[in-house]
Amino acid sequence: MPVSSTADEQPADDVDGAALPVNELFYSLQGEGKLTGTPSVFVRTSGCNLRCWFCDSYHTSWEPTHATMSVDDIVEEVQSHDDADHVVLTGGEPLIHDDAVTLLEQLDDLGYHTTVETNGTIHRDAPIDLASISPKLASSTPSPEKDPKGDGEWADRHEERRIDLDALGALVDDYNAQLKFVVTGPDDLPEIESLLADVRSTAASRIPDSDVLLMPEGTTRDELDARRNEVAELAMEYGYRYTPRLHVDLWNDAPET
Ligand SMILES: C[S@@+](CC[C@H](N)C(=O)[O-])C[C@H]1O[C@@H](n2cnc3c(N)ncnc32)[C@H](O)[C@@H]1O
Ligand SMILES: Nc1nc2[nH]cc(C(=O)O)c2c(=O)[nH]1
Ligand code: SF4
Ligand SMILES: [Mg+2]
Repeated sequence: MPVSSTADEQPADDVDGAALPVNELFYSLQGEGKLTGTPSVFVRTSGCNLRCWFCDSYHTSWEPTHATMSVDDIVEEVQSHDDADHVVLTGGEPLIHDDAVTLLEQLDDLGYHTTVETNGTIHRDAPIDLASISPKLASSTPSPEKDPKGDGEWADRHEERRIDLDALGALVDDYNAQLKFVVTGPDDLPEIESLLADVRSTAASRIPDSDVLLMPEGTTRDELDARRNEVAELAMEYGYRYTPRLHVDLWNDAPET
């Protein structure tokens, strides 16, 4: 996928009609969550309203790059992967873009199963078969010591924006959902428990522990080797589900995987 210009929270603007800033579009196996192992086409939009220090998609958040693609062209490229019937819309934060809804509607009309990978701060009405929600914990905040780019300039904005209980409750109520937490260590668990209690009291629908997934933080095999067992044991201790990062196990940190 060629990249040409920058996108932060701006809509795509140089193509007529419905369009999105696309950072990459590729065919792979779903590497995370309940559908792990499912052949899927990934559409990765650029631009995010948060700045996790560990973001594994740096060129959609900290230094966003994209090519603007019409929704029609995106759909055509999705369809070129003949064997896929699952599409994963991710980012960046895909739901910052109005035309994410247009894309999801067209994919749904064509019979695709749609997963949206979202940080859970934005709710939109769209045909989403699986809302894969990854609420961001305090351990994601880019403090000056952890900032991959600057000196903590994003920390306050990230902290203010990272949890929106109304958006989380609406996503859980409106869609088949999974809550997928990036876990850096045992200190994250009290916050997960308390956030889950808050979402459970906000949402009308029941959230079983089997829809709560713990995913080890790490963008490389070496980082996951160092963390996955501890996170797996936390999943057993708390009764939540563990999810691997299968694409990292298979392909390490290669792009378009
Ligand atoms: C790049 S994000 C894009 C979607 C959305 N912005 C979000 O954060 O959910 C895709 C997935 O990767 C996860 N992720 C990002 N960086 C990670 C890391 N260093 N280790 C583990 N998971 C990570 C996110 O939590 C999310 O589940
Ligand atoms: N294979 C693969 N599976 C994924 N599941 C969620 C991903 C994402 O970046 O949102 C992702 C990804 O980047 N690659
Ligand atoms: S919310 Fe998602 S895309 Fe945005 S910075 Fe965090 S991990 Fe990256
Ligand atoms: Mg990814």
